[in-house]
Amino acid sequence: MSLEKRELLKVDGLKQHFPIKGGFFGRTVNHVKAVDDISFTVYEGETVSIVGESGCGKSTTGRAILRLEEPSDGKVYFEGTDLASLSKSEMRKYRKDLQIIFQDPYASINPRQSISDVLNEAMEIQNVLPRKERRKRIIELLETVGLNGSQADRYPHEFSGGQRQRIGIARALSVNPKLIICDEAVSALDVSIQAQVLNLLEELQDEYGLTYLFISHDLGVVRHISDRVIVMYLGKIVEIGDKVSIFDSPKHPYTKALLSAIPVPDPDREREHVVLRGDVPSPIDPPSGCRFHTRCPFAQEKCRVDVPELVTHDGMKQGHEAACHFVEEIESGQLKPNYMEKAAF
Ligand SMILES: Nc1ncnc2c1ncn2[C@@H]1O[C@H](COP(=O)(O)OP(=O)(O)OP(=O)(O)O)[C@@H](O)[C@H]1O
Repeated sequence: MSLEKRELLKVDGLKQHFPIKGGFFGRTVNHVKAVDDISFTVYEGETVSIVGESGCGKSTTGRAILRLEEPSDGKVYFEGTDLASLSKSEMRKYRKDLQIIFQDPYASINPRQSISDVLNEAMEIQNVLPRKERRKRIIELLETVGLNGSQADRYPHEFSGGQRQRIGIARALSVNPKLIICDEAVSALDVSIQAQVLNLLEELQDEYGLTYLFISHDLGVVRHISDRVIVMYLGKIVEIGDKVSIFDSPKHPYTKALLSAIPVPDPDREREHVVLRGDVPSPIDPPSGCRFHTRCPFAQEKCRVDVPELVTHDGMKQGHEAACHFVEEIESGQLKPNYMEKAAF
């Protein structure tokens, strides 16, 4: 990454509340607060990952950024332009810059189209290259993602899972995007294939200056690919920072708990072990104050009442922020985890 960081994507106060209909008249009786007022910036050329347990709002964030679902509130700026203010036709221009790769590329590829048709269609929709030049580009793209150009006329079912993910990547690349949202893009693949696809994504990033927003529940994958990491819990960001800060000195008890579940790469280093207990509460009626307080072994009365802000506490590096009232007290050992009391919550 260059020293001069350029903001590519800026998410400001994003909310996605899904209405729940009920009763005889099908009125809105409540909302699923899937994403609840989150803000972050992604700089050009970097990989920012969003991690958190299932249901914390990772995919909804990705979809809201792309306006695959209209956000309930907040702004999404891409290169300074508020995407929500664009008309459908203006937004089409930006669709080219913002691409998404899904977990299951098979589900997003028409099984009756050859790979060549899939890539041609993507380019045609975005007006990329005159028709007669596209075939050559398709062959090039397949070679770029490590497939054989001679396979262009084959159908999706003729490829393995890893190869299909490469086709998904080729399709995203075919329109020359600036930002690719990778939504659990390697989660369905075997570990060795995962590594190959991650390496490919890194090579492509270097070659084309791509920026990735990488959505994953897999901390091993996130440690491999990220420059910076966003940790989400129940629709909120609880911690954000560069990869080293998040993995080597996590500050939020939730991040510590998530990391406790994965092995420490260096056995000489100790990491505080925070046990994650109980189930994630419902995003329909999330806990008051700090949303994590019902599962947090450090929770105090203040945590049940006051919503903590995402801030850089004493001793944290610039750009590393945690939304916890008691970072200093936990770090100094003044506040001990109380698993016994936790059980009585
Ligand atoms: N269209 C929808 N209507 C109602 N609720 C939704 C909708 N889409 C998502 N949700 C809910 O919003 C919450 C966040 O879902 P989301 O898929 O963003 O989570 P996630 O962190 O990506 O988890 P996963 O990895 O399991 O997909 C969940 O409680 C989910 O059930």
